[in-house]
Amino acid sequence: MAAEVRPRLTVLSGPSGVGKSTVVAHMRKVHPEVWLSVSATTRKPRPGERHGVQYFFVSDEEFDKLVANGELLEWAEFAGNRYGTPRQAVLDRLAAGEPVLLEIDLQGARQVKESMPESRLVFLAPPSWDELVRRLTGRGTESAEVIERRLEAAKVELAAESEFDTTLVNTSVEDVARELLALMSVA
Ligand SMILES: Nc1nc2c(ncn2[C@@H]2O[C@H](COP(=O)(O)OP(=O)(O)O)[C@@H](O)[C@H]2O)c(=O)[nH]1
Ligand SMILES: Nc1ncnc2c1ncn2[C@@H]1O[C@H](COP(=O)(O)OP(=O)(O)O)[C@@H](O)[C@H]1O
Repeated sequence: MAAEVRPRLTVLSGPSGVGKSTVVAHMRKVHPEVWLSVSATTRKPRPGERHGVQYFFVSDEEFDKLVANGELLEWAEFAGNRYGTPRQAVLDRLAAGEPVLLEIDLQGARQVKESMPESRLVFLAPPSWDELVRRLTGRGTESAEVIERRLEAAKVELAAESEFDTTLVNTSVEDVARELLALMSVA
């Protein structure tokens, strides 16, 4: 039997504030055909975020239903909110032979590796801890308390870097976006 050739699922993870969204946005500006899964979350939208674009913003009850109905490929609680990847859209893209990108946290990355071992896990690392703090604080979207929680989570995530297949250091958004596209065989 011929080996099955399945398109790769790429997972991008890294601490809050490292620049995941910025890198993905740049990548999609250059290659709009790259498909990024839109997650469901119980977090409240930040100014400028829109339902169905950055996230599907749902209530706790709606999230419970998604979990109960098996509609999420993976999900996790992160800094007091829940986040999950809608399963069907991902499976549809993979079945169509299109590359798929998930931007999810460490716990989600581990679940995906478990259920889809052929997926590639990419860790986005900051140039330094101080730079991570500067970026997260400088973004200005979270309260001091929320920043503190995210920095606690960041320590755990940075300690798990070796679980990933590849590490990219986010010094230059353009360079990282190019490297990520190459890993996904898009460019
Ligand atoms: N497990 C999991 N994590 C997710 C999902 N969507 C987003 N995340 C992660 O949740 C964390 C918080 O995301 P967000 O509140 O948007 O903050 P930001 O990453 O600082 O912009 C980040 O690590 C995201 O990668 C998802 O569907 N599943
Ligand atoms: N390579 C970079 N150099 C300098 N600042 C960056 C870089 N990448 C992202 N940033 C800035 O860092 C902050 C956090 O980036 P963001 O994409 O929101 O992170 P994440 O999605 O990982 O939480 C933003 O203000 C963004 O403009």
